[in-house]
Amino acid sequence: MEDTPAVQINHLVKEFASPFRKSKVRAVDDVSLTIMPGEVYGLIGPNGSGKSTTMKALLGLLSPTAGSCYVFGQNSMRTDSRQEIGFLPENPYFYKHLSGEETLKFYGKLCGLRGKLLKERVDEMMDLVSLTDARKRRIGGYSKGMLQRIGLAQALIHDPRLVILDEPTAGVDPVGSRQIRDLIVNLKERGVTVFLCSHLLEQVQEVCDHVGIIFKGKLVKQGRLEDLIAIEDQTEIVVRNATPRALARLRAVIADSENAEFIRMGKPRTTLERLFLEEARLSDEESEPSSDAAVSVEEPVESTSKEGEQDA
Ligand SMILES: Nc1ncnc2c1ncn2[C@@H]1O[C@H](COP(=O)(O)OP(=O)(O)OP(=O)(O)O)[C@@H](O)[C@H]1O
Repeated sequence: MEDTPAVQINHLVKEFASPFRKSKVRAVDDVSLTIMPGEVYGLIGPNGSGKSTTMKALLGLLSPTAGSCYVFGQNSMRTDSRQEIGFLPENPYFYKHLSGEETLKFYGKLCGLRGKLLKERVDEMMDLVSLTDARKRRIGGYSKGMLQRIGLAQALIHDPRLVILDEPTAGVDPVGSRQIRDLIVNLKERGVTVFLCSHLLEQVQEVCDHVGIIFKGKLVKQGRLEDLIAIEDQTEIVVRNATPRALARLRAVIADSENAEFIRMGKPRTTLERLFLEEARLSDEESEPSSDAAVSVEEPVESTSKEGEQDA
């Protein structure tokens, strides 16, 4: 495994001048974190806790008040460090009059791709984000979920080693969110490092192996997800087809053991989200054989972009 961290943030502080007060707003307060290559790190925190500011400093879009950020060993204030990064902003905006395919070609060219390689990457990305059928449609008619997916494709077009995703599923319905989460898992399997921020905890729990909790600009907790959420003094047993007699015996054994305390027995529950997705999948199968039905039923929404604006 590579020794150089994909991301190294050292004592990052970022203050903004406040137009109404003499004092400054300290958006990020002494944050340090390290993400090793291949990890999926989720930064979670409430609105205004400093997640986006941390990401922008890592991208070199904001200069730190104090501290420093490194991407694969390079200071993030150096332009070269961005060659390794793909970025999906919280509200990506695109030229509405371009089709999905033209949009990806545009970004691919900005990243230096040309000719056969560019065409191959565009085809591959369209396929990866399940937008091949919609590639000729104008972005202005894309739904929110489709916009997020084309944004993800844009972030991946140059095959970056680090992908930074700011609220990747914001405003996307559960089916669309699932597709985006599957893509993140796919990136992890391919060894891409992912740094994402979100306040949707369940989603973070599903895809991240490391988590940091940021609150009022301070990183209050971080570590391996498994370690953070484990309840050290409890053991979970899940049994299929157990008879009442077997369960009664199990309880009796536990009651006999020194210090052990029986806490709960019952049916494991699915999450509301899984239930929703399962129902959506079943109705989808009943009504429409096409695998892209989820895309076609999404209502087109207005892109948040102003005509002519383009994300940096
Ligand atoms: N350019 C700016 N000028 C002044 N204050 C800013 C600026 N950018 C962010 N802030 C302030 O810094 C703090 C952290 O903002 P930030 O956008 O990083 O939070 P966040 O955790 O990403 O929030 P959200 O979940 O709502 O996106 C907030 O108080 C915000 O108002």
